[in-house]
Amino acid sequence: MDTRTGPSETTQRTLPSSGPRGATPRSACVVVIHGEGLGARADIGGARVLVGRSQEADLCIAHKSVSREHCQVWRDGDEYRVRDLGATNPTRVNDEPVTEAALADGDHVTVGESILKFISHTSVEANYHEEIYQLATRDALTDLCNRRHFTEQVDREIARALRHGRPLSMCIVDVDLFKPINDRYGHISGDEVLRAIAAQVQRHARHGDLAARIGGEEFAVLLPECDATAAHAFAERLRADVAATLFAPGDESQHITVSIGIAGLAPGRNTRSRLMAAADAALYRAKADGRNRVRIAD
Ligand SMILES: Nc1nc2c(ncn2[C@@H]2O[C@H](COP(=O)(O)OP(=O)(O)OP(=O)(O)O)[C@@H](O)[C@H]2O)c(=O)[nH]1
Repeated sequence: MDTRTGPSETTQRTLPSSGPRGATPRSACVVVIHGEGLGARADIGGARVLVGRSQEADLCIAHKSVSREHCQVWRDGDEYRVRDLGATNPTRVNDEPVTEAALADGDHVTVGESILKFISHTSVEANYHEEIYQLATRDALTDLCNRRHFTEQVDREIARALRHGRPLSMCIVDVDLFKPINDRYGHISGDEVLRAIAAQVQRHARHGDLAARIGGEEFAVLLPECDATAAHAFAERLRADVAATLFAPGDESQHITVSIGIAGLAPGRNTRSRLMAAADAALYRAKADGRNRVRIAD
């Protein structure tokens, strides 16, 4: 049973899994081209994009020169506009302080000590920034999110979940007895197995979930709006799917399994490090109990 419900929010929600990959270069966007947050981007779709230091901003720039809610950018008919939200360091467009202004392709929007560039949908430069963003946030082997991007998103989602009193769970997925596969068939075959399992992880993740490769043969999935019971159902489906798959490293058919540890956000477990540590401890129990198992943190 899916126990998740959608949050009701007025600003654009940049869902983790629909971040860089889901965004097409054709949509207008703002990209940080200088200072804190370099490379981060937010697409300007139907909803207003909030830029600020708040973890809940659509484009979060974690620097003291940036106000929690610094400015917002939105589409208004055929044009795009920016409005300062009473920031301590007023928003500037091409170095001029503004209360509200229309944006033209290539305009620079100064937010604290960071500079954003506005790129309209017609700009070929959007493709370049998209490429750079992909390189910075994806794992090259599996195309899942990389560890750095994952941890940033976890911080944001924890802040959001705590603020709105919503559930949030994390699963850590570790391939069982992977070393013998590498040793027997070589690293290239091992990589193919990792790619195949990563694809399964991604397939089972839903819109709004965030799947990442966080270590050699270790994956993580963050499940917003999902308590540990619902996360268990997800993890069990993934575990069973992997266990039922016939892999063929070195052209030898065989079954490979994964162990999964789960932790949900809880009063004493409300930071990234505590959540990850709890999911890790549950994973350790899954391994100790014989592997090919799902365990939930106490
Ligand atoms: N092919 C490949 N192997 C990797 C990569 N990163 C790590 N590994 C290998 O993954 C293996 C992990 O082995 P261990 O941590 O000992 O664990 P395990 O054999 O999976 O056993 P359990 O986790 O206890 O079930 C090591 O052999 C690493 O060399 C990678 O990117 N590609």
